[in-house]
Amino acid sequence: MLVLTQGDPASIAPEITAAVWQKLRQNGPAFVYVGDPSLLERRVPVQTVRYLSAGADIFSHALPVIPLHLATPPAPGEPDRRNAASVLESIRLAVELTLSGEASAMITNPISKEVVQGAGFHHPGHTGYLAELCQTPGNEIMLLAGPSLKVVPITVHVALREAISQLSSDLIIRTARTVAAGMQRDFGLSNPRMAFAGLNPHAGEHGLMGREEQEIILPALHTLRQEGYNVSGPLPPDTMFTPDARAKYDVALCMYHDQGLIPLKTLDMAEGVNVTLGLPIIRTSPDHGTAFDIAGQNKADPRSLEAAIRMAAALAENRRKNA
Ligand SMILES: NC(=O)C1=CN([C@@H]2O[C@H](COP(=O)(O)OP(=O)(O)OC[C@H]3O[C@@H](n4cnc5c(N)ncnc54)[C@H](O)[C@@H]3O)[C@@H](O)[C@H]2O)C=CC1
Ligand SMILES: NCC(=O)COP(=O)(O)O
Repeated sequence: MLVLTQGDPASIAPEITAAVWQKLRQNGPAFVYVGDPSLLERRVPVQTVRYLSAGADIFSHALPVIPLHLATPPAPGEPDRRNAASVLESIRLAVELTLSGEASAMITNPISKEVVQGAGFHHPGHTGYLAELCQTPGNEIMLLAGPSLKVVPITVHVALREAISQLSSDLIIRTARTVAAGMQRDFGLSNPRMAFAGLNPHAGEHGLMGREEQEIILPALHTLRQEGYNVSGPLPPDTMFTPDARAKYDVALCMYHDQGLIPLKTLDMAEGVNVTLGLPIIRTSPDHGTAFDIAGQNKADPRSLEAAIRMAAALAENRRKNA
């Protein structure tokens, strides 16, 4: 059984959850939602459960819910910090259920970083929080996977200036090792082809336009090659996402968030999935955020959440086979 978190109650999370249940209820994969039932019950039939295992028999006719309670009724599109505690409790409980093995994987609905940070949360997103809850901080890696492309941002939710100062050969090497292990264990790629972006225009053009390629990226790739990894780069970032270039690698490791997420969302927004590697559990998520601007208007596209649920089930099955 899979477990799905509530996400921000004022976001598109309730409507995409209801839409995806309608799509999956006959043939699965089945999931149990951890959140306030009132967010869903005017859209779809809902049945509260105490245990995940009860969800299987219910899923075809009602959306099974482990109930949590909001502090205040949400208005779509108007995030409210008073509900941050229930957003975080849903994530905490889903991690607990997945770590214990009751759930084979967890999927997270989108949250507003600003709302939860305003309520005292000190992580820039789910990824670091999940690592803290799993007691494996420092090993977590964000992978975005779509039908056309897989990308990993090596630096993530920091200002661009800070991203450049965070880059180091050690960070690149550690990230690549975790990516390769995740590709092997969860995606069934025995020796994944990892392509590294340069940081600067033209990948620095031999130092003419920046020295990070020569001083940081190339030494890291040298070490990774010696360890037997299949690596290429640093590649000029402006051409490494063309169809021909993409055919030559399995995953692109990018130096900062938007270098990887712009091509991923341009090519695959509707079906992109965010996967956290380096955790003892499987976690996926849609690639988009809270979309407060369209919340409650039935305009939200549920396909990325559907893809996240399908991918969680597939990764759990791969992990079971590889165990
Ligand atoms: N996994 C997560 O919890 C994520 C959370 N966020 C958070 O979401 C909040 C808003 O971030 P933004 O950068 O504005 O990104 P966003 O993805 O929420 O919205 C960007 C644009 O895409 C549209 N959009 C997003 N999802 C859509 C869908 N399913 N169907 C149709 N249109 C859709 C929105 O309407 C908006 O115009 C921030 O607090 C951010 O931190 C962002 C990404 C992932
Ligand atoms: N840009 C990706 C994103 O914001 C997702 O972050 P997280 O909540 O998965 O850490």
